[in-house]
Amino acid sequence: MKQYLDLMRHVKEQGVYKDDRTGTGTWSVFGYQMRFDLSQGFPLVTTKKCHLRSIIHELLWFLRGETNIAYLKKNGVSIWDEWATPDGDLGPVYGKQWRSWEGPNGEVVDQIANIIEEIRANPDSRRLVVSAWNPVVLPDVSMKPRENAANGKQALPPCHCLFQFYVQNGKLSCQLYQRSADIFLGVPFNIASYALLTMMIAQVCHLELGDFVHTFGDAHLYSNHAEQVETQLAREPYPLPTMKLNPAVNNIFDFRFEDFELQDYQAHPHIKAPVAV
Ligand SMILES: Nc1nc(=O)c2c([nH]1)NC[C@@H]1CN(c3ccc(C(=O)N[C@@H](CCC(=O)O)C(=O)O)cc3)CN21
Ligand SMILES: O=c1ccn([C@H]2C[C@H](O)[C@@H](COP(=O)(O)O)O2)c(=O)[nH]1
Repeated sequence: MKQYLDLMRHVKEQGVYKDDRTGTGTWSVFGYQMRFDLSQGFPLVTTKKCHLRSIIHELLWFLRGETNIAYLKKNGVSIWDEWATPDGDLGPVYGKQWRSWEGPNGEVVDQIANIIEEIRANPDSRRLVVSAWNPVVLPDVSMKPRENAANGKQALPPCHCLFQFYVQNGKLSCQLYQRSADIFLGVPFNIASYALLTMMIAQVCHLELGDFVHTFGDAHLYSNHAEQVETQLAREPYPLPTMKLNPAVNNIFDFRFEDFELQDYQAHPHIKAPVAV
């Protein structure tokens, strides 16, 4: 995961200090790109132990179209707790926009089902785009995330907001545009999550693995992660692990937690860090 450490080093060295919504303060760079060849191993950060269980459950939760943290809680995942209402609601976040985007005439669009159909039928298409960015449901900036969720708006606007697939020589690639990126806590999750999603879609579309291209808007290091960043940059990465998907699954919505098996994950110890809310 040299690409990830290069990003971290770049923002540490070139980042400009900038205030942010959470009041924490960040070092920030605008615009950056990483590329991972998914046939060369599963891009899970090795310079700290990452909690893949949370990443898999979060992705399955998006794919189920859910926006209440009940499914996550049931599976012991707490990464969205700070933004949910007491009822566990986050408003119409990723799952809603991916699976049941509401159009102006009451029509409902399943962007994930559509994209898979389109990749199968028309792999050369240049329109294989999924967007979670829906201006109609963006939060009101004068309210807290929980208040927005209670009022039918998104608790947070999507960070990983638009992705596109591309097929060449029977290989599936995916590019993500992430408008805002917490490099220490969020980005290891985002890389692994989109790598998994690409693998799952490749399997159900009978394609080989291409690249995951990760493009950033505001890529930042929070000021209260400085020590953790130093620790991580002093570590040598290990070779990447391998991810095995249950080959019997041929419908994207049939994947279960048990269908994922991570092999040969060698990682440095976990590093704890506070999350900016
Ligand atoms: N400031 C901030 N950073 C984020 O990465 C982030 C948000 N806010 N808000 C919405 C979601 C929630 N995500 C999160 C939230 C917390 C962790 C986190 O605390 N990770 C720890 C513990 C992992 C676990 O409990 O499984 C870690 O060490 O990776 C990661 C991603 C990503 N997003
Ligand atoms: O998947 C995610 C979700 C969120 N983040 C980070 C990026 C920012 O640090 C915060 C969101 O705050 P905004 O003020 O809405 O930008 O969460 C992430 O890195 N990955």
